[in-house]
Amino acid sequence: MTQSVSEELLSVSELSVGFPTDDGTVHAVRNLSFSLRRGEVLGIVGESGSGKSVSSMALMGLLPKTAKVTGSIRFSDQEIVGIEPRKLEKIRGNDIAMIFQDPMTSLNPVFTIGWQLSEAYRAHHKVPKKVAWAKAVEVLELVGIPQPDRRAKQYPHEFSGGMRQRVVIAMAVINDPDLIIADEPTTALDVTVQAQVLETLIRIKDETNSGIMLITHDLGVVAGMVDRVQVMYGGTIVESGAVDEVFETPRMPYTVGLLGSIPHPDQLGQPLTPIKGTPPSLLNLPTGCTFAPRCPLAVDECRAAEPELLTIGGGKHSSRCIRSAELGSLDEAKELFIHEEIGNIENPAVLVEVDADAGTIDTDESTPQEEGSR
Ligand SMILES: Nc1ncnc2c1ncn2[C@@H]1O[C@H](COP(=O)(O)OP(=O)(O)OP(=O)(O)O)[C@@H](O)[C@H]1O
Repeated sequence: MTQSVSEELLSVSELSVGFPTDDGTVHAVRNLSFSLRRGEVLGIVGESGSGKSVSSMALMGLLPKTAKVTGSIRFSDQEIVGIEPRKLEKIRGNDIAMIFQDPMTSLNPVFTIGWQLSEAYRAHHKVPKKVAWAKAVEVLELVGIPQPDRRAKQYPHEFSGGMRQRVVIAMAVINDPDLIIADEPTTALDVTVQAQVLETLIRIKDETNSGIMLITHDLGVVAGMVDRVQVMYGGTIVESGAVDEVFETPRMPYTVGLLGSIPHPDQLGQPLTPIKGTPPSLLNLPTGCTFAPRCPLAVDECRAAEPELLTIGGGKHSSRCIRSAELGSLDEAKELFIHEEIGNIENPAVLVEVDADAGTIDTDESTPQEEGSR
């Protein structure tokens, strides 16, 4: 870790991923361009099927062989697209680590936690088993597992859900990766434990100066956790920018819809602003804006050609909407939606309360919730 905080870690340029099928090509990811710096947390949000996971799998080189990948993924000055599998294996788990939603996909039930962590370390470091075991205990302590010496000798089933996800984080960070990709890392956990696990992830990021890509369909998780947010729809980015700016003045009706489905504490009792309809088929994308069929503000021009992702006001906020300037503040934009009497959302993107202090939640290890389920 000799590089500076602001150094660019990852640069994705015009990345597209297609899956040929009997019915045609599934355009899972289309012309994706973004970058991530050290020390930065980038949130990627969007409904199911918007291409969040496929794009992260592309970064890890974990796509099936049938996938047609074009464009460029530069990670620490190395091109990932088309890289030799042997070279990629070295990067994966060492420089880039991934945390999945279900801890049991990353943990083997028949081996102790300490053994699994040690082996993950030994896969990238030629050290004696004793040294690797000591490293395993150290990293368990780092992620906030009490009595790490004793816990290292236990099996995954002896840990609560939250503690298990901390172990998965330990597994991801044991080789001190530069980039951590967390795909729905806390979806299976209840809200309090979610906040504790996310707080652990952010603390480790601060300590190691790594970058985090946090993939989620939950805007409540993104609030207070990420620096920048990127909203995906129909396989591509439809809005991106600093999280506060995107939340306060979203410039894409789809984002307004996502934000509208979060009940805010001082808006209880008021109607939500959900999005009617379903995401587009990635086999047969509409000609124009992919959100136009669901958008209350769509006009003929929206259906003629897909808008480009354009920056707004010369800043880093960008949106793929020709009517972005008309949206006003979030409240004004929601008003526009409410007046259009949008029906119920079919894929509820978010139905949790945004807790602006979520990142600072007390992480006392002895909370009855976690202890009780051990
Ligand atoms: N191997 C594959 N063959 C064909 N289509 C695929 C394959 N893998 C993914 N897809 C399609 O690519 C699209 C994007 O999927 P992806 O998993 O990236 O969405 P997502 O936004 O991560 O959704 P979720 O939140 O449900 O994981 C989906 O339509 C999916 O069906």
